[in-house]
Amino acid sequence: MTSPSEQPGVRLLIVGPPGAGKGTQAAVIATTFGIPAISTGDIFRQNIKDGTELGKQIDAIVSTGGYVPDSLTNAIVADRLGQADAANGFLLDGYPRTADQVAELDRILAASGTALDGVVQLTADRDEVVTRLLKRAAEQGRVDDTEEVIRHRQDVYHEQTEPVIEAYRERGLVVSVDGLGTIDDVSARVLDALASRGVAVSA
Ligand SMILES: Nc1ncnc2c1ncn2[C@@H]1O[C@H](COP(=O)(O)OP(=O)(O)O)[C@@H](O)[C@H]1O
Ligand SMILES: [Mg+2]
Repeated sequence: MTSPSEQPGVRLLIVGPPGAGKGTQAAVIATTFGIPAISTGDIFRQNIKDGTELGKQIDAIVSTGGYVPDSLTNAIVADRLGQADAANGFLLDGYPRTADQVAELDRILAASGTALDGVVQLTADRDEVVTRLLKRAAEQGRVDDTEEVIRHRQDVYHEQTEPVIEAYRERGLVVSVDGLGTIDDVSARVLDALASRGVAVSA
């Protein structure tokens, strides 16, 4: 695989609105490149489930679809990226979501002499994703998957995270992929788009 940074491995972000299918595609990308998929949402939900100190602090925020404060989120990600399995690449799902988080990720990458290889943007129609998320709610019972909370998450995403994607687009890192279709269709598009940027598993 190719990488613009001096270090081996592939470093990617996956971004897109709530319900675009980031978690599903993150798993495919991570397996393909042999890197860990790191989801801040999953880490937060696990802490809430386990009743940790962090979990207690963030429960009400996550349940209502707001963003966890940058200070807490940045500390969690810095710690996770410092673990051994992330040294040779990673895929971040759900981070960075704010300008402050972008700055923190820049700092972490600079400190390790690494750089991002690409940002996969999954696009999805607002109403389509509401349908998907309500279906997931019925199957998995995520507390933040009620229609009201979903609409709020979409608004927060629009206000805080769309500018983050534009910042990465200006850096020339973003590949946009249509998130509509079957999981396999979307995966094929994602891997093609990455390959077109020179991010591919070497034969
Ligand atoms: N980078 C982040 N900054 C702040 N809050 C976050 C971040 N990542 C996750 N969260 C919190 O966890 C919730 C669920 O995140 P996630 O599972 O990534 O949602 P989705 O993939 O459905 O958009 C968010 O609504 C937010 O409360
Ligand atoms: Mg997710």
